[in-house]
Amino acid sequence: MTSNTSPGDVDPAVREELARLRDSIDNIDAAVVHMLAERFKCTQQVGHLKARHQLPPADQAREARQIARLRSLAENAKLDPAFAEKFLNFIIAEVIRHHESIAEDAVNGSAPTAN
Ligand SMILES: C=C(O[C@@H]1C=C(C(=O)O)C=C[C@H]1O)C(=O)O
Repeated sequence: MTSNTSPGDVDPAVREELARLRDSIDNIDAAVVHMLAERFKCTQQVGHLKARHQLPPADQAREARQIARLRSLAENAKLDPAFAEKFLNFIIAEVIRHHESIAEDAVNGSAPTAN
C-alpha cells in the first residue's frame, strides 16, 4: 500500500488523537488477554472434572446456547453477531483440544486430574 503523507507531515493534533485512541486500544487488548486467561483457567478445571467423571470433552447443546446468547449480546452491543460467533467457536475449539488432551493424559496415567 502507498501513502501520500509521510509520518513527519502529520498534524500534531491528529498525532495526539491517534496516540490517545491507541492507548485505549492497548488497554482493551490487555483486558481481553486477562479475561481470556481467566476463562481458560475455568475451562481447564472443567476439563479435569470431565476427565475424572468420564464426560465427553465437547457439549454441543451447551455450545448452541452460548452461541445464541453471544449473538444476542453482540447485536445489542452493535457488534457483528457473525463475528462474535466465529470468535466464540475459535475459543471453544481450543478448549475442546485441551479437554481431549486432559482426557488422554488421564487414560494414559501421565498426569493427575486434580484441578
Ligand atoms: C467448557 C466446557 O467444555 C466445552 C467448551 C465450551 C466453552 O469453551 O465454552 C463449551 C462447551 C463444551 O463443548 C463445558 O462443557 O462447559
